[in-house]
Amino acid sequence: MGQTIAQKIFDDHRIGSPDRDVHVIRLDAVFCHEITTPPAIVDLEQRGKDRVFDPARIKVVIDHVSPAKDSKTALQGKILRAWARRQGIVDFFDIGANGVCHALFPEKGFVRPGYTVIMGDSHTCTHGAFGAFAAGVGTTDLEVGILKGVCAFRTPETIRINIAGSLPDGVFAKDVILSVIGRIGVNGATNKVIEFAGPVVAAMDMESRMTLCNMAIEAGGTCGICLPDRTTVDYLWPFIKNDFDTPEAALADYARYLPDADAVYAQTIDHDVSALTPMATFGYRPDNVKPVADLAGTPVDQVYIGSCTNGRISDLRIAAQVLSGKRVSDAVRAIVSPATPKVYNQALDEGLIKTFMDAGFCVTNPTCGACLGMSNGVLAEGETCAATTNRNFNGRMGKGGMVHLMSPATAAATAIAGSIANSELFKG
Ligand SMILES: CC(C)[C@H](C(=O)O)[C@@H](O)C(=O)O
Ligand code: SF4
Repeated sequence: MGQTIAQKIFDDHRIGSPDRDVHVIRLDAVFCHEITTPPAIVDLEQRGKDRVFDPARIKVVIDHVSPAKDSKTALQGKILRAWARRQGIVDFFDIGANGVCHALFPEKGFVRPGYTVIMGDSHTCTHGAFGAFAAGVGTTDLEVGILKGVCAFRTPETIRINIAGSLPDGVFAKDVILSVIGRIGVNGATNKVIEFAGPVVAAMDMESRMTLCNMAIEAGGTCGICLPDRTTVDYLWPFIKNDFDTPEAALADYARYLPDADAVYAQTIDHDVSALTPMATFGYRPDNVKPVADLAGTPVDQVYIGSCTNGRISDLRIAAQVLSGKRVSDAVRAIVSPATPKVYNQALDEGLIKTFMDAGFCVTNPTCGACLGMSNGVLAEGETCAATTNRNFNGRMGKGGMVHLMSPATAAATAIAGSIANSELFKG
């Protein structure tokens, strides 16, 4: 029987199956940040198990609230920092070198096709863009992962979503994933892997694929996975060039993870995007999605561009293109957080930061901060934010606040208009 990509990765990593439906797999990497890892560290310490399975396979960042905003977040950083030093973890990213985990780790080449990765973070699914199985886990699984380098998962039933047609001008990966979630719902992929395939995904760059996979969890998915191809290999080449003679050789090797033509899927969905227009959410669920045109004129108090969904260089480029020579409306305040130091530097070099500042944006250091309503842009009760993030739950960016999710182009256009707006740049 043919296999999906997730089944092939599981076969490659399985070290045991306590029952037919549970698979214990070997982990290629365990990622850690300062919100969810400290409780695991403290618990392991208390149980006399202050060890790690392999310091080279553990990657650590302080990103959620950085620099620390109060004593509690400072303590979280302190525990993580001390642990990374004590365990000899070399890939530890602190102030000055830190960025949003799901943007920083791919940049460092930490994820490869066929890898298995866990992290105590729901958007770990982002890394599936590289043809990896990457899943968010709770504290207990994280502890086992840190200690033994293994994790147990149920059989990865897979939904195949073929993104068909071609993307119209001014419509981006964010609009695609919002339209998918709007179609299948917040439980549409619960406990399943989503395989994103089809010509539109094949034509996407890695950053767009990360945006796509990032929001798999908002449809309940364990992981989103794109098929490794030449685009994947080219992105990773600086990191894998010692492992392969040529990019073609890497491609041939990674091809062993490609799904079989007769792979068995729980569901197959053909999602044609040829007529798609920019999308945004309303209300408090990521599947409350409408065309931006239908929400046009909805007032917002704040615009936020950043996060693991859309804080990468391509996102900043498109937002700056929309903002070029324009000013943010007096009705809103606007904030941009480049997702990593590399993105920040590139944005500086390319003059994007100047464009943002000339338009009236506040530019913050790389951090999650505003995205989860912890720092650098928390909403007041009753306020709304147009954001390029991935979650619009009630109070997500601040108690009593509301979030409209959208692409960077739409967020920039909204900043200029002071209310939800489509970008003029792509009209006609
Ligand atoms: C802090 C962390 C546990 C959380 C997550 O798992 O997603 C955060 O990253 C978020 O986006 O809300
Ligand atoms: S940017 Fe937002 S969604 Fe992404 S990891 Fe940080 S808090 Fe979570």
